[in-house]
Amino acid sequence: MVLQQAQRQSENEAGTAVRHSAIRADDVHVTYDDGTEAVRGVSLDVEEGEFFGFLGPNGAGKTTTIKTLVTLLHPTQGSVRINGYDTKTDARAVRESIGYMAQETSIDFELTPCENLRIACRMYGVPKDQRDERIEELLDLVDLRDVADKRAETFSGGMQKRLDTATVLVHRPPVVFLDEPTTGLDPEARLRVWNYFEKINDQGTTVFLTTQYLEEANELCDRLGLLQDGRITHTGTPDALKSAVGTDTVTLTLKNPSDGTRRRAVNAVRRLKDLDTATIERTADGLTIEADNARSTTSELFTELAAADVEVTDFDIQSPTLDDVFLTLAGEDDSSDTSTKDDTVSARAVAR
Ligand SMILES: Nc1ncnc2c1ncn2[C@@H]1O[C@H](COP(=O)(O)OP(=O)(O)OP(=O)(O)O)[C@@H](O)[C@H]1O
Repeated sequence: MVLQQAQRQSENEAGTAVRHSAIRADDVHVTYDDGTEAVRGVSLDVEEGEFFGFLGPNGAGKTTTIKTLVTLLHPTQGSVRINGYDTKTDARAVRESIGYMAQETSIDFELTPCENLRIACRMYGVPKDQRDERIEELLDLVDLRDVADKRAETFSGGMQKRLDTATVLVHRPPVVFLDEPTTGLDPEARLRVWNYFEKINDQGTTVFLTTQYLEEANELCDRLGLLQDGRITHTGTPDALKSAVGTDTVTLTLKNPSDGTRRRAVNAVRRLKDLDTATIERTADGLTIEADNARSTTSELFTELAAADVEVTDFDIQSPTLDDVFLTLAGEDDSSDTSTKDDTVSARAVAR
């Protein structure tokens, strides 16, 4: 992904690489008619080619934000630019340059994948002479060629999601917004859908994904934004967020955990530059070592311990997970009542 991103960077006159924002939000607020302040000052800068994940508990404002980014809502305050176009003054250009997969499916279950894609081509204005080729290409991409002429109502949830995503790509948009695209899918179906999202990102598409599945965010996303109560509380790579909430803990069981062996082991750990400030505790069986990125120093650690004649009989490494990030940074908040959600309810912020 990084390589492709680099290839997509253009150069300015001085020959310096210039990164372009695919999605840029500045201090966006959205207040619904009933006074609900769903989004309270969101700023975002997602680069071309990035796979960006937007995480947050129920009711945090993810869907409201995504609808604002795709021009279905207008900010009460603040501004959004997508692919350089302002969502308020250039809404049409924005829509032509994006794909948006809402939580609710947009496919017609009575029609086949081919028919659904043909309708999408018409809707998105794909030139007639390019439609057949585009449909063939997408059927291959989402692995639905074998069932291209079967009605979608007979499909599994995963197949329907894949078809749904294909329909938002017919016009080859450079940016795709996916709102909780894998909710309700079984693990196998989810994996296949992930594979497909990775493919479109590898082909250069910027992906903005909201999800409640932390594993999904961890697997797919280059960078994450954590949303809580309508505000982004943290952004960063999955690894950076994980190391922000805790350190790695290495537990060593030593063959002969005498005072002398443990002393030699402590000295061996201290000799490693990355672990020289680690917190080391002597335990009955050996040692525990706590340090940022201790996981990545394991092989050097074992070499150093062997050189010090310390024999390790067992070891375990625990690292923070995105669950820890979520619980620590975003906190648990199931109190928001999302039952009032209604896409047809107009917002004070909605212009149309
Ligand atoms: N049309 C609406 N009118 C009034 N309030 C709304 C409307 N839609 C959403 N809300 C409220 O705005 C807040 C943010 O909702 P939103 O759907 O954006 O959150 P979310 O993070 O996408 O939640 P979920 O994960 O449950 O989809 C919630 O308090 C919700 O109840």
